[in-house]
Amino acid sequence: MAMIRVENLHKHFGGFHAVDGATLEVEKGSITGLIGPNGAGKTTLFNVIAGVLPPTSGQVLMEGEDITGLHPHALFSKGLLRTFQVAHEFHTMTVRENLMMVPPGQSGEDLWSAWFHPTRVREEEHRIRARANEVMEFLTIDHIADEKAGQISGGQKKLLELGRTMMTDAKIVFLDEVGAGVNRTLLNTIADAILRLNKEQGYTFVVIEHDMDFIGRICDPVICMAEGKVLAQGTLDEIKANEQVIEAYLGTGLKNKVLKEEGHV
Ligand SMILES: Nc1ncnc2c1ncn2[C@@H]1O[C@H](COP(=O)(O)OP(=O)(O)OP(=O)(O)O)[C@@H](O)[C@H]1O
Repeated sequence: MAMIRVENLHKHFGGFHAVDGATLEVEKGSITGLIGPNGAGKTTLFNVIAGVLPPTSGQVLMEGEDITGLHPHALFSKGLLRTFQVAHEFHTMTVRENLMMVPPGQSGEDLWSAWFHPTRVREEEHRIRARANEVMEFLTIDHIADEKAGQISGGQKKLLELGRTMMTDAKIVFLDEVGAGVNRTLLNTIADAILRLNKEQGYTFVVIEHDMDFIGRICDPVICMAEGKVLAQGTLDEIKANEQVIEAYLGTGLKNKVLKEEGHV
């Protein structure tokens, strides 16, 4: 059974159909790439799946269970996460603190526990700190543990976003443009981290990215969207050779030129 099944999903903004009848499946254990030209509806699709936006119509199933329109918190407890940029209010906290505040239900947050079960609170904080250290080591950001999140580079922020998902019991993680504005070296670190999380810890990923080298390196399968619909699914090579995909990216005139150059016609 598919980890995620999206069935005939629509999201309209007024009369504009940002997602226009998208149907797709994400297999458990896969790193699925989601590509498509600007405005294809990829981020909107993510937001609907992750409960950030209500759908106009259609269904989202997680391992067969209808999760359509559930609040992000409810999805979080089911292990479905969508990463977001580190919010402004967390910029003055250190990288370690940003990681340590993620796990839900910390008893330290609860005044009752802090007064009456101080040992339990200390033990839990110790456990969370140890996990944060492990995560930073895994992502090779342990050297910036005590830096303020607002002062680290764009690529390091992306690693921190990924790190925040590792503080939870995530099963499936939706990553939106992890590579945007990130230098090549850090992009490789991010790719390695995603591959290892997938192989060693069984995370399923869905990744939106415009960098095709990055997609080609880590994603199989790749799904291409355009104008709110799914155009094609396959390996990146299959997708690149798909006429509808080329047309969506380039328009009809350029499509014929590219197909000719690549020897498809
Ligand atoms: N809140 C909104 N209100 C109105 N239109 C919106 C809203 N959010 C997105 N759109 C429109 O929906 C379309 C799809 O946007 P979306 O961001 O989902 O595309 P995308 O495939 O992620 O594009 P990109 O690759 O450029 O990020 C765009 O034309 C966008 O302007």
